[in-house]
Amino acid sequence: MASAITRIRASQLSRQIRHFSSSSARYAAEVKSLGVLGAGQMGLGIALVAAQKAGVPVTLVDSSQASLDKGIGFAEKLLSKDVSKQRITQEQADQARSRLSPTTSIEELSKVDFVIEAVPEIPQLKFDIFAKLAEICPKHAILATNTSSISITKIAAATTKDPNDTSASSRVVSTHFMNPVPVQKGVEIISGLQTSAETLETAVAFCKAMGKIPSVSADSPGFLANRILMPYINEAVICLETGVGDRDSIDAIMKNGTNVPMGPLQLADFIGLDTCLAIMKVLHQETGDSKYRPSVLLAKMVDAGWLGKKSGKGFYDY
Ligand SMILES: NC(=O)c1ccc[n+]([C@@H]2O[C@H](COP(=O)([O-])OP(=O)(O)OC[C@H]3O[C@@H](n4cnc5c(N)ncnc54)[C@H](O)[C@@H]3O)[C@@H](O)[C@H]2O)c1
Repeated sequence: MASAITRIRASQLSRQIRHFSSSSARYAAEVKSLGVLGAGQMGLGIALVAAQKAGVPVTLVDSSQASLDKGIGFAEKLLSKDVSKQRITQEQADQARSRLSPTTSIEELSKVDFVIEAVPEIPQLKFDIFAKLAEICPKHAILATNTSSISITKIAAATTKDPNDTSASSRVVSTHFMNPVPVQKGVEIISGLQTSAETLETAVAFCKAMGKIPSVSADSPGFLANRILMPYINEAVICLETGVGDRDSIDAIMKNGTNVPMGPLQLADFIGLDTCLAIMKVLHQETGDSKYRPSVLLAKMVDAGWLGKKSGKGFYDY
């Protein structure tokens, strides 16, 4: 039953996205300012691309001043690199930098038209933040999340104590950007049960204004990208653990046989083995389908603290 509803909803969404092209310029034009919450790996990239490509002022909020300083320093470095490679002029870099306003005060989001939340993947943290955003943001503002795996319907429900009052929950949507944001063109736009058609259209239009190529999907565990990618990575780890092939053979056949820039084990190291395991657990628990059982070796590597590139050791040494 649940999967039938998901299928109907996905086909409705794909019909909607075809209709969007005519109205997307109108909806994008309605977003005159952006707020980004969380200046980490993803939030910083989203803020910088919005300032550069969509040309809107961006209020960048983080609870940590150190994260803001690090993020802004990194943005300046990326802009200088673009100037030195003659991808943009110094004037364009200065304009983009001047559109970024870092702050530790979430109240600064009281005037923005569109917010994208990119704080850590902790459900209660996101629920609390969306309750707060519903309170402080303008009543027309779109409230978007960059979550990798948390249900959009649950995040939207956190904006109100009365489920029948959808004045805030209908403005909640997911804009799931891919890492690294300045490089990857794809973005998944996911509607919760409460999300209105207008919210979805505005999110699609704004992501296009950022130079991205949106794909629309239903609120289902893993959405589209991770529903497809994570079982692929997990299967590669199972092939290693059961001796079907060694590390180099597994990565080489996928890299050289399917024209991807890196094999699944190397990609898992780049994503983070803890992140891969967490997403597999969500797929497994929320669907109850044994085909999503996380590999034993993947769980053991996380137990050992071998998380991939970020910890210095994963399937490869860094
Ligand atoms: N890293 C990826 O490859 C990737 C890809 C797609 C989606 N995501 C999702 O994007 C989100 C952010 O991931 P990330 O990798 O950028 O995390 P990160 O740890 O790099 O950054 C999170 C930032 O949020 C800040 N923060 C924490 N609590 C806060 C609060 N209460 N208010 C304001 N700021 C707060 C932290 O100081 C930090 O700077 C997560 O939901 C993640 O699942 C990550």
